[in-house]
Amino acid sequence: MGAARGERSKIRGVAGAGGAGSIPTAPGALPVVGHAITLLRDPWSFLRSLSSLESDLVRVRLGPLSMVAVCDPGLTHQVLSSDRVFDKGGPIYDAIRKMLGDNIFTVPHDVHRRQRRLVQPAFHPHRMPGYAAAMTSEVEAVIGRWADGTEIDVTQEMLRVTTRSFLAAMFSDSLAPALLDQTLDDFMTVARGLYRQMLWQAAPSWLPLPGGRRYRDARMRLRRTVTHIIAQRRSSGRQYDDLLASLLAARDDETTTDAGAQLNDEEIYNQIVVFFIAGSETTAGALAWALLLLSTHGEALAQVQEEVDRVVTDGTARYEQLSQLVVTARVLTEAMRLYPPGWMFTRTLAVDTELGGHSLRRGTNLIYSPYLLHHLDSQFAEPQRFDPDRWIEKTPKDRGSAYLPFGAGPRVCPGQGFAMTEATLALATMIRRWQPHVRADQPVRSVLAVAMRPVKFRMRVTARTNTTTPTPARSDDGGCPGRGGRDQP
Ligand code: HEM
Repeated sequence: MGAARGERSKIRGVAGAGGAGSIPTAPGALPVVGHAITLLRDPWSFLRSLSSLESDLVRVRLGPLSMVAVCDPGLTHQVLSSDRVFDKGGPIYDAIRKMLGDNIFTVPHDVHRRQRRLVQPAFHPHRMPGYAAAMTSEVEAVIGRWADGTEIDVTQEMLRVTTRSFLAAMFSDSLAPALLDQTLDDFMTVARGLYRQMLWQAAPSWLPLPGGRRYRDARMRLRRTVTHIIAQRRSSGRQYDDLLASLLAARDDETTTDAGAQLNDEEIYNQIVVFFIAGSETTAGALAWALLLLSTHGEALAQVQEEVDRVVTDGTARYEQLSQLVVTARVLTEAMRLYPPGWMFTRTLAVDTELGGHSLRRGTNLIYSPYLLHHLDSQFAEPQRFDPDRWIEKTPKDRGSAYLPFGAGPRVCPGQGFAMTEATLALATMIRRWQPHVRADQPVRSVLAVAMRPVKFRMRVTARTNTTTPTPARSDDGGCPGRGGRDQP
């Protein structure tokens, strides 16, 4: 980015003069609401338009909030690696904390490291085979219900896969079957409530947060269920090998007080809720986009089918086969480039600082957007094109901060391995067993929510047999069927 950055500094002219006023404002701000309506109406075009301003930083106004969007991978790297300076905080995180309590996702830097040390072991690679076993049986259960030749609601089905897999990996068999559906429903209600409250965050703090009875009941029931399971685990001598066991066993050697060296029940509950919210819709979104892209790109589909027919011999992809599922993984990597489930995040400046030649004041709110970075044509040839082969020569690591579906730095997603394991095994199993068909005229739109995912995306599935020679679906270089839907990239 060096040369390009130099040119941009000249455009700004006053870089380094210490004035936040030298940062250009995105065009199209309306009185009072600023860019909020444009962002809500068509977030993807809006984010792409920011990079076309040829400035590393762009000012954006969302109602009363003035924010600075970081449009350069190098500067994004700087922001994400120094969380002491570019901390979590600001109105969105405050709203999540108000609702979910302190948890690893929202806490500021000064208390984050202890939580991270206590949570990280739950995602250690040596734990993945155990989680993968739970995931594969849930994948089998969900796709085993599909009937030959029928239509499925892809997003709902993927959500079913990821939420059920999450509960199985988190609680093993501690959730009685009768309680499982209710608990799943409660988690979903709480997640939806969180999104509503995030949108509400600009309202005055004395206004009661929206929720409603259903939300409050779900929250109370969920807390009771999880607290009960934790109490049972603490009193029984039985050994478990799940996410909850790992959270209960975690000890932080760097914390000197006995109370702080372990997660207490309240902290464990808060982490579990945030894992569910951070991990379920995101992974479901990645899977839904991957299926959508494969069903409209026959050549890529044929390559994945060739791979899974060769590797997945008994019809269900297993953990031991992951290293051979390279084409499947490339498709997911590319789907998350085009449609990163976590599409925009914020940071707040903890101190006055300098970024890209601009002096920024303490309290300034910054935006970083994986979606924006993933569509920079300086980083990706034909960025709108679905091309899994672009990952043959360059791995995600080689792309540095231009490819950040899981964030980076000390706040990088701890669930990355979990999510990739789950998504790769699920996609391989689905493609091994089912042929996807989508109507070319089906309008597909993404929804503006916690995670970017398609809505109302229906797909017909037909059973594949062991010897099926893949029939490539329509192949073109566009993105989705029905391109041009309002919210579509
Ligand atoms: C495809 C799936 C996923 C995507 C795209 C994704 C994306 C991300 C991103 C971009 C961040 C960084 C946010 C920021 O910089 O503010 C993040 C953080 C986080 N993710 Fe994920 N995630 C996924 C799956 C998961 C799963 C499965 C879990 C847990 C089971 C999880 C738990 C978390 C947590 C706890 C954090 C906060 C980490 C911290 O602040 O230390 N994520 N995720």
